Amino acid sequence: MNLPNNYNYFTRQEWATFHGRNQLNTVTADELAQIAALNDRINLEDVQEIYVPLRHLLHIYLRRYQQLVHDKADFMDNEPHQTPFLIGISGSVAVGKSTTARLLQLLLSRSFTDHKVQLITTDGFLYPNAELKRQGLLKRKGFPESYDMEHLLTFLDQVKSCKPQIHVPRYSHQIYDIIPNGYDVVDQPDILIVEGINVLQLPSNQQLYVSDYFDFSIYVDADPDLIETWYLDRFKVLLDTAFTDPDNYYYQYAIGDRDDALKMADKVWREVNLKNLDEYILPTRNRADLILHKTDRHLIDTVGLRKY
Ligand SMILES: Nc1ncnc2c1ncn2[C@@H]1O[C@H](COP(=O)(O)OP(=O)(O)OP(=O)(O)O)[C@@H](O)[C@H]1O
Ligand SMILES: CC(C)(CO)[C@@H](O)C(=O)NCCC(=O)O
Repeated sequence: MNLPNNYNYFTRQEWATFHGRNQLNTVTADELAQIAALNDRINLEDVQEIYVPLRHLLHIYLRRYQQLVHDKADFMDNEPHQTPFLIGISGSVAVGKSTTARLLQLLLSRSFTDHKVQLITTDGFLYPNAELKRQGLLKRKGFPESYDMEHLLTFLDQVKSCKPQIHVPRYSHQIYDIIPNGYDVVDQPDILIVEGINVLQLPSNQQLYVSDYFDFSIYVDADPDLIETWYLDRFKVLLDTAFTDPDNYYYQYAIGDRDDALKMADKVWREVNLKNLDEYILPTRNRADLILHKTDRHLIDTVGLRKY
């Protein structure tokens, strides 16, 4: 493991003791049931030992953030008004970002009942396939140029300005494209979780970075060989659920030779997603406030908390 040195690293056992002394330090049976329904393969020990301390840490950041918003308004002699707290979750394709994001959304909304916690993925800001094709970018899906970064920055700006009813386009893994006329609505949340390979990336102009908008950021990390197996496992699940549905992108592979389909997926992993990880995603890791490092079966073994 070659991790950046501007972090304090904790073993799972050490991290598990950082849950604080208040009412937030356990998960209820009801929460565990909801989490199991979310993804029945999640290791429930991770929830108690990793996510409960993380929730405690997020509470500290949130309190400090809200105090600062208040004090700054006071400084300018303004009335303080609500500004959403943004959490970014980054990492490779198929490392488990969306599962982590949904787990956090569930835990945060259950413990901060007076807070509205919403979640979106930056996949919705990919250009539609037709546009990617027009620009010759179909094989570059996920790379910086395949996203409408201006749109993403405008969206983040609108969220921070508390604009009501913001429409966000939706991406579907099943049709492998942006859903025509489909969208999510972000409506003045107190906390917004934004999950995507590019949340710690790239200026679209010289002045603003996507990462500037985040008040706390998490990088989900793992050995690329492991992520490759998770990518292929997910591909198999997509195949197994596709062959009754001719509209599904994976239908063509589901009804064909399985070994050929798996070879094709492995090639896509190496030539697209692994390349993207090496060139554009991994280099952003040391901007994250927190690194969650996973081993076999998605188990988190090390947590890094940025020192500076
Ligand atoms: N904690 C976990 N325990 C068990 N399986 C998991 C866990 N997290 C993710 N997975 C599995 O790993 C695969 C990838 O996870 P997920 O879809 O969340 O990744 P992602 O990083 O959001 O991917 P993408 O960038 O392609 O959207 C899925 O099959 C998911 O079910
Ligand atoms: C949509 C992204 C970019 C990120 O979630 C990814 O899942 C993807 O589709 N990558 C392109 C190569 C592939 O088909 O896996």
